[in-house]
Amino acid sequence: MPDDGQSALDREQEYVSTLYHQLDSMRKYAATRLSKVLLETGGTPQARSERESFSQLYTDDLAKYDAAENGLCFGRIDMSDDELRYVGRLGILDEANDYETLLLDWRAPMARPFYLATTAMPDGVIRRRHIRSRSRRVTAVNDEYLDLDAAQEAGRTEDSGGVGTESALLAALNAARTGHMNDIVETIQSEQDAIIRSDHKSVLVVQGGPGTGKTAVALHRAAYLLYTYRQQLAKSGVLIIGPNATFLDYIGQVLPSLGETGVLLSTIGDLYPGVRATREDSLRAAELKGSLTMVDVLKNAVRDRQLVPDETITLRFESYEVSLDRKTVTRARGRARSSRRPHNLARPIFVSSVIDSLTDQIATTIGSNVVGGSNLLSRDDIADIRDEMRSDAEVMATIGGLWPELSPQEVLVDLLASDVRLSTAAQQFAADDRAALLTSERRGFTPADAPLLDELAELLGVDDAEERERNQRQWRAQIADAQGALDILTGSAPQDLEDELDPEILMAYDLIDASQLAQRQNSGVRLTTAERAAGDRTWTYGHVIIDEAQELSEMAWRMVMRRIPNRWITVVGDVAQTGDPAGTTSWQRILEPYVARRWKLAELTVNYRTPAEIMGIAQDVLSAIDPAATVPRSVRDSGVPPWAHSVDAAALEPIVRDYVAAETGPGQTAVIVPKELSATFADLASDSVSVLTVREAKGLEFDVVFIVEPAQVLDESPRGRNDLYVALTRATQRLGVVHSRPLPTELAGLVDSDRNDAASGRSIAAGN
Ligand SMILES: Nc1ncnc2c1ncn2[C@@H]1O[C@H](COP(=O)(O)OP(=O)(O)OP(=O)(O)O)[C@@H](O)[C@H]1O
Repeated sequence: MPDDGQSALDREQEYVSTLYHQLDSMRKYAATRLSKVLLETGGTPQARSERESFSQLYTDDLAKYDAAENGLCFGRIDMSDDELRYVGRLGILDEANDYETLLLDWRAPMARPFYLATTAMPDGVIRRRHIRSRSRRVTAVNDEYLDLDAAQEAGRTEDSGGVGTESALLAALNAARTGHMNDIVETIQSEQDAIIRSDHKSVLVVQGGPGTGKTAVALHRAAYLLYTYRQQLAKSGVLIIGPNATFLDYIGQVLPSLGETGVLLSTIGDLYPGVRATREDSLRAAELKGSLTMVDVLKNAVRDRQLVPDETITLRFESYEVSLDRKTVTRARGRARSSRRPHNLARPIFVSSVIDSLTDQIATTIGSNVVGGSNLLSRDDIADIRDEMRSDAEVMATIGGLWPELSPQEVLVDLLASDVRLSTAAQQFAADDRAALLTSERRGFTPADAPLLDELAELLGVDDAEERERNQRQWRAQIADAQGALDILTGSAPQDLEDELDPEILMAYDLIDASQLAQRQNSGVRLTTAERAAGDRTWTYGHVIIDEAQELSEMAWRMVMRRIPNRWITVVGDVAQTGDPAGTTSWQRILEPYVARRWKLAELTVNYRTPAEIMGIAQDVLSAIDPAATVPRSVRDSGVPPWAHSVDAAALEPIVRDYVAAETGPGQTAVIVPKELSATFADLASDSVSVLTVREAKGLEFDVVFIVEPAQVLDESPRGRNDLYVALTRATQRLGVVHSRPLPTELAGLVDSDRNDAASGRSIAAGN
């Protein structure tokens, strides 16, 4: 299609309008179908369940169309064979025109050259065009020639017509932040694309410095995998783990904006069903709780609940006395333990063994043959005694107390609230450490408790024999009902059909049997995969993505690995940013127990967030952490050097307030403070200002960042330098440091600011 006199902008507007027209028709079709399905009532169980599937399908379609409304089409590639490919947020086919592709989903293989083609390797692309739009109006087009000669030959070098000179990437990077992360489908870079579309089916570790797009890549990978392996992943689901609730909120809109809603986002603290982390541990307690030693501590804690009485217990059973002595209980305990079943599942073995011993005692008393010879009671008599004993509340309560049925919550709470329990179960820890674990609080859990509860759930097991029996009874009844429904259908089949015509006409009962029908009715309780997964501790996901993975403790890794036995995991993080003392500084060390060396490393090397001036300072801090490490290369500079302002202790607070008040432009400001000062500045928070500790700021970004009292940030944690590194790398435009204590030597490169009035502070902050 050679270009005519029309400007590129006008032509793209015309094309994009056609696409929106198609989108509107698709939306209208889905909306009409949906309302029709919703209006239908009654019918067979099969018809009902089909209706539900359709209503879900149309609802999902509508959500997908809404998500694609903004920036529906953002690019085009002109191929050397004259083919034009438009790339956008979803695929659109022209039904009226032999299903010709009008728009390619960005995840489709045919769209890939849009992201990968370079002048060195054009991959058949002669021109790449970025199309920018606001609402449905095309505002700019931006061309890149990958093969200029071929483009000229094909008449594809027209003036793109009123385009901003800034590339699509720089425009995205320089835009003021909104407080929520945006998707990057329009400008995915080739090293990122390779990770997003990696077909590696085991653990893929994405290591990259701050701002290299790890989070963005992780989210786009989730969308890509759901698109490519839809069948497989729709049922099992995808789990994304992030460091804290603020972070999940920050990234929460990205997947819906890509039309994907079936992903579960969770922190480690909230991954154990039914428990929300509401308290915080001291750094030391979190470190201890995260260490592998806890596996043994918890084992001990469970064993300590399997009791042997100090003295013989005498029990009354009907008119007899029986005694429960240490030997009997020890033997029963030995049997139950050697079954190697989890505590609650081994419990029936313990109880049976004790009951057998007590039954023997009674049988010996009442059945003894005074003239010698064998016991006078028959096997049936003895079985009766055993059954009666099992229904004796007092006997059962006493036996049960020695090997109680336990929940993870009660074992953990009891352990952490008791000096005595800790000193027997956690002998591996020094007395100081045990004291750090001890808490008087019996309500609420901390994030580090969730992996412990999960571990305990494994050690305890759930005795669900009764529930299973109940479910099976219910299932059998459901099948019987379904069979009834099918029988009615069979009975009401037209009787006047000629026999030989029958095979031509398929009836419901030809297609489905009772168990399939019952299954469909079962799935009538419409929970999304993500909702079902969230409520089920033993759910295994199809894929798991862990962001800020360096923060996970060894215990947290165990919990996550239980949820992904196929080990298809994307691990995303930066071992130089580890702030949690229980976190990791080596991917190999943490992954070895699960996949040995079978994991693949992918690295991201370009920083899209932080300007070069700020990364210069971050480099000094990183060198102090690891002299061999280098920060990722920044794609842009801001022209504003980061600064430090030294003030008297008394002036610290008012000056910080002045700086923040002077930030009146668009975008987001963060005040990153040592934990101890959070309360002092908390009231500064507003829609455009966040007051955060480093831990809370992890993974986030802001146009302007003020760091308050960095020396204290350093002091507050054994990983203080890593924290400082994280704090420094949050800004997309400007950074200032306000301090009353001496500036840490790592920050000596900051430009000194001795001006201390708010107005001049602003002029420095704005770089004037
Ligand atoms: N290809 C891209 N196009 C546009 N923006 C991008 C691109 N890659 C990354 N960005 C932007 O760069 C910023 C940093 O990305 P992201 O938060 O994913 O980095 P990160 O590696 O997770 O950082 P950190 O380790 O500090 O948490 C985000 O605003 C992201 O949208």
